[in-house]
Amino acid sequence: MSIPYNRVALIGLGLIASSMFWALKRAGFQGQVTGYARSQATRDTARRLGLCDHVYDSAIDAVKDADLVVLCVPVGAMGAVATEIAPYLKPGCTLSDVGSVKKSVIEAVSPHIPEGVHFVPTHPMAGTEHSGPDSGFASLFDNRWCLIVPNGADEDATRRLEDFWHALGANCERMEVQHHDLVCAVVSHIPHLIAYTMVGVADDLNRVTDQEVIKFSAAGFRDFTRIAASDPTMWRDVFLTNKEATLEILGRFTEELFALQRAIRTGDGDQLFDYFTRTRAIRRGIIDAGQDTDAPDFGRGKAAK
Ligand SMILES: NC(=O)C1=CN([C@@H]2O[C@H](COP(=O)(O)OP(=O)(O)OC[C@H]3O[C@@H](n4cnc5c(N)ncnc54)[C@H](O)[C@@H]3O)[C@@H](O)[C@H]2O)C=CC1
Ligand SMILES: O=C(O)C(=O)Cc1ccc(O)cc1
Repeated sequence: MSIPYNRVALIGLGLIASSMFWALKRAGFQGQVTGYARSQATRDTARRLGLCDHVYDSAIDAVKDADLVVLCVPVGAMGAVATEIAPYLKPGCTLSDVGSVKKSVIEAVSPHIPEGVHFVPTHPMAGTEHSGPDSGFASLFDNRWCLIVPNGADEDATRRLEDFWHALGANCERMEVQHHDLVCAVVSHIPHLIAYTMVGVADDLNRVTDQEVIKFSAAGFRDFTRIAASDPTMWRDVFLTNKEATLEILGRFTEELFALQRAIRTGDGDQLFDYFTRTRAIRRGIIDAGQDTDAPDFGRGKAAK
């Protein structure tokens, strides 16, 4: 799979940028990858790891002559970074970002884009609870979706960016801005908030660090603690910038929670049973459609029911 750029600049050298770099290397990318991160410590670590062909001390130097510039900073920082680099972008280049929220990033970045530069926002639906330049790995995007939100961008530039993500191992799907933010509120943002809350509740009872809690917890609570270990800056920004969609889904979530709470209080076993039956069918549908590549098959083969 050929990569349609000669020079790629990654701004913000954390989990996503470092994974992109290693995936580019794995894909045999022959061009140059430049990088920039705000802190000296991150730049030093990146240099020590051999992350990027050249790490610059200024974002402006990193983006000069780049054919593709990808903003890999927390969503709340996208606007400021775009403002700084915009005058130095090469005419005809593509500017992209990997932020978890799209409407606010588009609003913050678009006004600064010079004529002739193509802004094509993206969002790889892949990550871990780890952050920083040493957390990345080449296979992070393999068989994961990368959502492309062209928002009226040039078709050729959009196709080139899709080829780029395919080379990194991802599948691409185009999405409209508002729809993206609502879908991500459902599948990613509110699940993270629930995990943060559940671990907080257990901590309020002084039980999280209690050996018994971890020792006897089934995978569910352990997964909550994994998710709740995600980067606080990144997730603060997600909720501040995807306010409308996350509040909408949170409203629906609390309504359902109150309904289940009532069913428990009144002893309405039928309601609980019916609810859990419906949700179990959803999970089975995901597995049957081959959409959960992480699901254990217990030796039955992924296609087995
Ligand atoms: N972590 C995840 O699982 C996923 C994250 N994303 C999105 O990707 C973006 C990057 O996330 P990660 O790589 O996980 O974060 P990270 O915390 O690992 O890395 C962020 C990098 O940006 C740098 N940075 C922060 N503010 C900056 C600024 N003002 N100027 C320049 N550099 C700055 C940090 O020093 C760090 O090097 C975020 O917008 C996030 O929403 C998207 C998909 C998955
Ligand atoms: O680690 C997990 O479980 C994730 O959900 C990763 C993730 C985090 C943020 C995104 O915008 C997309 C994917």
